[in-house]
Amino acid sequence: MNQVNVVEQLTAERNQLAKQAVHVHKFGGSSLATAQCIERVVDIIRQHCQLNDLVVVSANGDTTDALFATYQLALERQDTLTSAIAQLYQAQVELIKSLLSAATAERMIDYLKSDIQQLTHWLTSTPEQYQADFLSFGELWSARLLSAILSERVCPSYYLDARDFLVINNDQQCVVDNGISLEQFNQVTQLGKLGVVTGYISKDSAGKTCTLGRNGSDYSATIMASLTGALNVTLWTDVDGIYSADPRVVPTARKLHRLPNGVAKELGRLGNPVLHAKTLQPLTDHSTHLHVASSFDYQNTGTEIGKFGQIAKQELSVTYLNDLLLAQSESFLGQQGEQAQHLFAAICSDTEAGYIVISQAQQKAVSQWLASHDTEVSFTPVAILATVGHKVVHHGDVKARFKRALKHEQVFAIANSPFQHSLIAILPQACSVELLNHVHHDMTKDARHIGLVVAGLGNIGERFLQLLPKQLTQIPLLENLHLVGLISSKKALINNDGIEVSQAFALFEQEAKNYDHQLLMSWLSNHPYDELIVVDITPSEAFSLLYGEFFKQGIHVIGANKWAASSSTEHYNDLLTTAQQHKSLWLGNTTVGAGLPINYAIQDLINSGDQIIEISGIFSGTLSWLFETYDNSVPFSQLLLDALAQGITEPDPREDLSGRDVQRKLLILARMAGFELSLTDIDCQNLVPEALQQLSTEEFLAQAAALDSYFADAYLQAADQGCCIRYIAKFSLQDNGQLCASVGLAVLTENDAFANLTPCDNVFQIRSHWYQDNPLLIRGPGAGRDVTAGGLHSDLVNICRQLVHRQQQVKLKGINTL
Ligand SMILES: NC(=O)C1=CN([C@@H]2O[C@H](COP(=O)(O)OP(=O)(O)OC[C@H]3O[C@@H](n4cnc5c(N)ncnc54)[C@H](OP(=O)(O)O)[C@@H]3O)[C@@H](O)[C@H]2O)C=CC1
Ligand SMILES: N[C@@H](CC=O)C(=O)O
Repeated sequence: MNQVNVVEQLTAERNQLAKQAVHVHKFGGSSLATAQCIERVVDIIRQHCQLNDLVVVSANGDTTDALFATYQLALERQDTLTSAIAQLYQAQVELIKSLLSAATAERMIDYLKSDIQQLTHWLTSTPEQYQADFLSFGELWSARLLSAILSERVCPSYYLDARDFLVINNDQQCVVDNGISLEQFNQVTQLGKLGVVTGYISKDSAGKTCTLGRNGSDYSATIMASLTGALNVTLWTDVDGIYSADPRVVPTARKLHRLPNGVAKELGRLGNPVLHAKTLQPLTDHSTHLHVASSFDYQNTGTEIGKFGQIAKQELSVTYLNDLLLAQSESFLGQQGEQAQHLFAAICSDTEAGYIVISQAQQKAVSQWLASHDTEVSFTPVAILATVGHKVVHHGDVKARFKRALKHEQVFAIANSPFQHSLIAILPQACSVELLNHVHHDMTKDARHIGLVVAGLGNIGERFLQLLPKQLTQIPLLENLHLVGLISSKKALINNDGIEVSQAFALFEQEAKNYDHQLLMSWLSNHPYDELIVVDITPSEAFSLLYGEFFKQGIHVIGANKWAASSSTEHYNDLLTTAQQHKSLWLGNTTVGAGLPINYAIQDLINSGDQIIEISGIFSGTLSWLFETYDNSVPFSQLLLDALAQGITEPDPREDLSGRDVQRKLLILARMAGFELSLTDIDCQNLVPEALQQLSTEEFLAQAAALDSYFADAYLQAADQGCCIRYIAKFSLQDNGQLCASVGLAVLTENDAFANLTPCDNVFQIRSHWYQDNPLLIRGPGAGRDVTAGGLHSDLVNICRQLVHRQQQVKLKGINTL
């Protein structure tokens, strides 16, 4: 058995990486319809279940319908009964034979034969008496078959007929007798095995078989979770989650990754095609989370229903119900109206206006109740269209938006849901697809939630986070951006409910857990956001190697880290292709010139049809600061330590002194300018003496004085000629079409354009077809905490703008019919 899900339950519950799993899994009929479907289910179980989990099953495919049709035949046309029974038998035999070994199949067929004998007897004697028993065979066969397959191929398993323990009160809408059911369950459960339980069926206190009605197996699953205290229930079904509207008719509907319990219940009550009100009933203490996922696409993240923080509470969705009745009577005023609302579990009511909205099936019962109160009633056919979200009745802005969306419609009234989580428009006509799409668009158009993960909390990362709270409040584009992850080399804090930005560091200190790569990747591939942005502010090559995986997951990357953009040509091109294929955005404004707009200038020239011929300049803030400041009055090594303390240098300043950092920047610019080359194509002068090259960073810094004589000599030699030394980068396109690229120390005259910079400034000189004789110059601070963190924020706003723009491009597509 795969134990991937057996994850230690870590103490910091807020940290989503600490999530653990104790699960009830329910597979619906369509997920178990054919041998191929069942194979898929076995795969899911292999990957997602552990021993002592419970699997609840519906009948295979349309077996329940076939059983019901056979039952009808027994009542009406006994002549075709035998062949209908034979078909039931045959369908099961085919599944058994194609999925089990010959020996087990033989045993299963023997059990089946005995069942067929039993049901034939019932159907040919007194079928009415045995309707529920007869219908129970679907789940029984399905559970027995799956358990046998699991025992043969996956792990020890047993099947449980829910009638052996699940007791309900059939007079009270299938209310479970928890005490007796649990006691009896404890007697039949087998530890150390995977139990496969029949959904849909149960017994009453007299032991008589009862069925749990439409979508009864979903209800069985949540009952099992409540009985056993499971923390998670997954409904594996043929849809991949709950959407902000029915996606079959609203093409722009978005998947809701996380739904608060109350909102989910409201959706179930108001016509959501996947959720049913009864399913959520047993989950009263809110510690169990319910997941809806597709068994046909099980790598795809579904919807999780449970207790969540603020972000999930901001989601809005739209649902409708046609074929309802508006019942108006003076008995629906005041307290009596409240009583009626409660008694008939009305969709909505208004005790001041004197109406309730009910289903057509309730008309008779309502009329009878009113007759007993001796009041008149009028019934009018209506439909409802509701916007659903956490406590929306208290949100004036949502109400105003809903009203605006409906302003051209005939609306009888807009009522508050009795459960606070929806605003319900009562329509005198059926809700049309166009109206549904229009209202959905208006209610959800701004509601894409973007998760932000920051990797690297050092010198630059810290400043980036310090700026974040103000950015979030003052930039409207960042309205739906939520900090959800913080990562250093050893620790990680992930919180789907958002990390309070003003306390990011304190929370990281208190709650971060040891970095676990597998858990982090698994979270990243299942994150509950519409978009996720990872900001890489690490100096780590290892972290940069994750970009490909991020892009495959559709995750966007902002990198201050230069490794990926200056990696081998093959790797770099692969990254670009993967990002493009998965519509992932990759920005790295700060990799060259920190916050300077050098990247924008190059991209603009290229996009406008110009061709770049040469770029040269001073690309290192560190080396600029050092050489502009150094006059041989203080040792060079002392200045280097100063630069390190100011946060200008790389974490290991040898990256700067060796020329590697400049070499990477030149490569990045050349690629941006449309040239294909690699680091080895760029000559690089290393200014670190060999003796210092192999030391640890600490050892190097301790011995940095060994640099001093070399730089003193170089300075004095240049000064003798009235010149200065600067570290210059340059690539230029030769007449033969070759690119010539190098980085190294140069002796410049004092009036050279690269000689008189403010310490730490970068200068970029671009020659292109349009800027040939008089080159384009970009100059300014090219390193440091503020400008780099600022450049990263510029990338963040840029990505969010592109994502918003992308969303606006989603037009209402061909609309189907309801
Ligand atoms: N200084 C500047 O002006 C500029 C810097 N940059 C780039 O910014 C990046 C960060 O620089 P700086 O802030 O000075 O570096 P620091 O050394 O100060 O901080 C690095 C951070 O990255 C974390 N880290 C290291 N490896 C990993 C890993 N594998 N996974 C997750 N986190 C990791 C470190 O964690 P821990 O604390 O556990 O070690 C630390 O939090 C570098 O790539 C640099 O080139 C870009 C433009 C300008
Ligand atoms: N060390 C680098 C920092 C920015 O990339 C520099 O000095 O330019």
